Amino acid sequence: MSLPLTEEQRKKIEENRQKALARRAEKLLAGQHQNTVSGSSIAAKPSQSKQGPSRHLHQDPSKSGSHGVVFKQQNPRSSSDGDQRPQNSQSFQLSTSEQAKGTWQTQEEMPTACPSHRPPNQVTLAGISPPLANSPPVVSSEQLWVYGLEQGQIQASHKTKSTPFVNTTPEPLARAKNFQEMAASSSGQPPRDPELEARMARPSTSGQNVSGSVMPRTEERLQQKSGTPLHKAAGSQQGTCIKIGDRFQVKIGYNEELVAVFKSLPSRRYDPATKTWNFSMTDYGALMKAAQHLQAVTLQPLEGAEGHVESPSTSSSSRIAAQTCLPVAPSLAFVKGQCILISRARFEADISYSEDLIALFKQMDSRKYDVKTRKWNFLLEEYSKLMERVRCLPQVQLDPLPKTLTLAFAAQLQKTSLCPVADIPEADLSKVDSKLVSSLLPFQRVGVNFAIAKRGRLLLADDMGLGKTIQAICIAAYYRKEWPLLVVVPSSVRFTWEQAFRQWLPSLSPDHINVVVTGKDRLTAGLVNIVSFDLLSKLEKQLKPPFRVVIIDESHFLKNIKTARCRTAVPLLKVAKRVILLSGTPAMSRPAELYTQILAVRPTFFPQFHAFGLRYCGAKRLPWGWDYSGSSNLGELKLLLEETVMLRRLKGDVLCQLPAKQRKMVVVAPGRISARTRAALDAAAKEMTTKDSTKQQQKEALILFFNRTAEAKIPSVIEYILDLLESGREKFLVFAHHKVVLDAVTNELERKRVKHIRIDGSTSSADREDLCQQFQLSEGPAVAVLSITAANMGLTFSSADLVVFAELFWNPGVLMQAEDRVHRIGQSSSVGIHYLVARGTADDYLWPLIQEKIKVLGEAGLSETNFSEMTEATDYFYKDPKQQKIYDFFQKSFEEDGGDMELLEAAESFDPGSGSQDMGDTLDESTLTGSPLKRSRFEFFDNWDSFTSPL
Ligand SMILES: Nc1ncnc2c1ncn2[C@@H]1O[C@H](COP(=O)(O)OP(=O)(O)OP(=O)(O)O)[C@@H](O)[C@H]1O
Repeated sequence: MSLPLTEEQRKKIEENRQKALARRAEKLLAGQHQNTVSGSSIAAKPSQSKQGPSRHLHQDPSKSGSHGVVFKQQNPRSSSDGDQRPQNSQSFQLSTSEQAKGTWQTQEEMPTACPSHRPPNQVTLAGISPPLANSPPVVSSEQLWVYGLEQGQIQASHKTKSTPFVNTTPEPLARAKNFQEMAASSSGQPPRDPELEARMARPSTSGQNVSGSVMPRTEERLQQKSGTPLHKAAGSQQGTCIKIGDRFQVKIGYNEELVAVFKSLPSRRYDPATKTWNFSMTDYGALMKAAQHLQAVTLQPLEGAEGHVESPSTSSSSRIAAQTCLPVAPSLAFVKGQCILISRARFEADISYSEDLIALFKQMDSRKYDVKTRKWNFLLEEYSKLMERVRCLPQVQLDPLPKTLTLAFAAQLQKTSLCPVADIPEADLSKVDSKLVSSLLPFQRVGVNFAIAKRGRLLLADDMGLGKTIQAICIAAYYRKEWPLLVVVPSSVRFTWEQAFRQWLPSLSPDHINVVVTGKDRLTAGLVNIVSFDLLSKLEKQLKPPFRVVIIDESHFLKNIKTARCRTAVPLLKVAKRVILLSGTPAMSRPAELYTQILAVRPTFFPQFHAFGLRYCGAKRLPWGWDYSGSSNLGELKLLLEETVMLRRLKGDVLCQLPAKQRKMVVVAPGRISARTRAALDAAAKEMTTKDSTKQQQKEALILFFNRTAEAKIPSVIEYILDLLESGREKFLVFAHHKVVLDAVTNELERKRVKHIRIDGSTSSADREDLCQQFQLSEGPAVAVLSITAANMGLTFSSADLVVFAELFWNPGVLMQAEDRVHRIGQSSSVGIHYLVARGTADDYLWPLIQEKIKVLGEAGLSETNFSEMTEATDYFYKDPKQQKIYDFFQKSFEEDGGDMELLEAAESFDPGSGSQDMGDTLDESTLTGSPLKRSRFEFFDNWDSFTSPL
């Protein structure tokens, strides 16, 4: 038994069939000139025969011989010409048996909603003249085509009798439309009327001006193709010619026959931007003449154009029909389009002109016409009514809204006015730590409400620095009964998350927080389990039973379905009960990047990527497969996401709620310190507290401790900077103190080809200003690598809104000055300040020291800055008496006169030297060089806002 054809195979077969038919039709057109009348009862006048054999297009169908007729109403475009519309062809097939029954069928599925309605293209026995009905035509497709013309001509001549205004005959290019008329003709195959033809060739007495002058070659060819002028249907498509420079443009909706005419003109050009054709004036006469012969088209001529051919009786046929109350012939042009959501309340019909459709649109109470887009739009509550009625228009295919949308907006489809704005109820947070709840800023509280209204499955896409962490912790805490909780984060911020849980959830014992550091750790050891993306893939086996509540920080890390991290995370998220995705940049370059995140939050929305790709990624079929790298219907995608899964606020939206500066302590991974450096740090710490050490030895140990700290932090610092860039941070400052740190950062940026500048003690004053300007004016990702002591004053970097301190400095005044390179006049945003703090290093002492000093200054009214809020959880630093001793020693050393200078000099001159071996140890190769960080990672930092606000 043969397997049924797949949808894809069926499509392919249909496509090939259409292509073959198109080739055939083209051949036929080309062959018309060679066609001779064979046994025709039509006698051509000698004068006509002089114009060449192409005039003799008409054949007697009775002379034809083959069975099985396929007649295609085809869109005769070719990709090279660029078409106005997607292909929408209709095929009509007459099988031998059907011929016997005299029934013609369209191959295209016809609407079933209106059984009583018979589309004009569907010809039945009742409409066929008795001789034809009784003896079905036995003709080849070519012959049938000609036959159709003949019949159309016949009908036209009948019409000539019934109305004084019509005295034209059909022409070849109108074959498809005339087919209906052919069937409707009540006569058999009458001989062509030579008298009528002669009349048509002469200037008309009724004012019809058929040029008798010598025609240019193209015009002649077209006229030969076209035969004699044709009367226009009352509902013919209206178009105009517009002069543009030395060319003219034709403005009209899609008409396949007209497009065929366009393509035969040598000077044709297609403008994809305006979707219009334009031509040189040399083709004007030829085009107008050919257009006269198209029944379904009326082209308004160019004003004042010389030599154009006008046929008042044809060009004004619709006006005349209206005046004489003639029944308006339906437009036969096939139009195809789609519905698109344009707001929470309205949808738009994106479709080209159809008279019948416009008439239908005008029946809708909520209709609006947008003069800018030239499209109609309606309230969602009229959607079903409109679609039902559209189904009754056989020449119209208006694709509905995707099912996902109709489900998401089901309430508005019922009654739009019921939900004018999204209604988010206030969540009951009484079971969450009051410290956390009371700290939430108003917009953060809205975020938590939104998440709970969405039953804990959402993509929180707030701008960077708006406090997604505190919101996520609050949402997760609301579902605390369903814990253990899994938190998946970039490895550089694992400990920052640990800190955040300690800070915001005092009810959670620190022992219940498990930070997974190696592949040997247990993923389920805590109530809150924090793991990096990469370790998650390695620990996949431990994911059973699955977690019910999951937070994914920087969820755009999952944008590529092919990556191991994505393959591990998506199935986990699909089965989790609550999924909290966090990202300030969910898609950095294209909507396709959103797919996995949507799939993770709502697996049923677009289970197949192709459907999503077709609608929102401007999917294109290329010879080697589908290309989903584009974008389409972005406004609709934004509406869908905001209605169902995504909440995004920009900094500007909530600026009034934000502090001018938002400081953040980032605990960088201590695991990255190599064993050798660890040993050096420990030895230095011991030396500082050894009773027998001299003061000088202690000081040397302090300097060593400070220098080794710098060295130890390098891999984490670099990892953090790269993560920031990958997360879409565009411009930021990195302050460091040791030359070795500044060098490592700049080297890495160079390696990754990230734009950057560097200002340190060796930079001349003139260069400082230039570099500063360069940074200020640069577009896209850029990093300013600055020395804490050499670039903390006199420079303005207000085009950035983030400062990263790769190293700490004991003098808070210097830090504040450095912060203010960004936070100064010209800065319109809230500024983020990230202090990278490494455990087990000098930072353990420097950080509290800085806090202490600030506190003192604050109490004395000398500083407004208060670090304490963000560092509350850091009091664990020096509980050990040994640590207290070191802290005291630090304090004493830095307060002594000259202590600063000694350290500064030591830092300047610090060269790992023999430590270059140490460096090799310290710097994690995979972080610095081996990381497969592709160049493309930095190539597409498109602004997500341009995606979220496309309209
Ligand atoms: N309600 C709040 N009260 C006190 N501090 C807050 C509050 N909200 C945010 N912060 C602080 O603001 C800083 C930035 O917050 P957070 O790191 O959560 O932002 P984010 O949105 O995750 O940014 P990114 O996308 O850059 O990671 C942190 O130091 C955080 O503690």
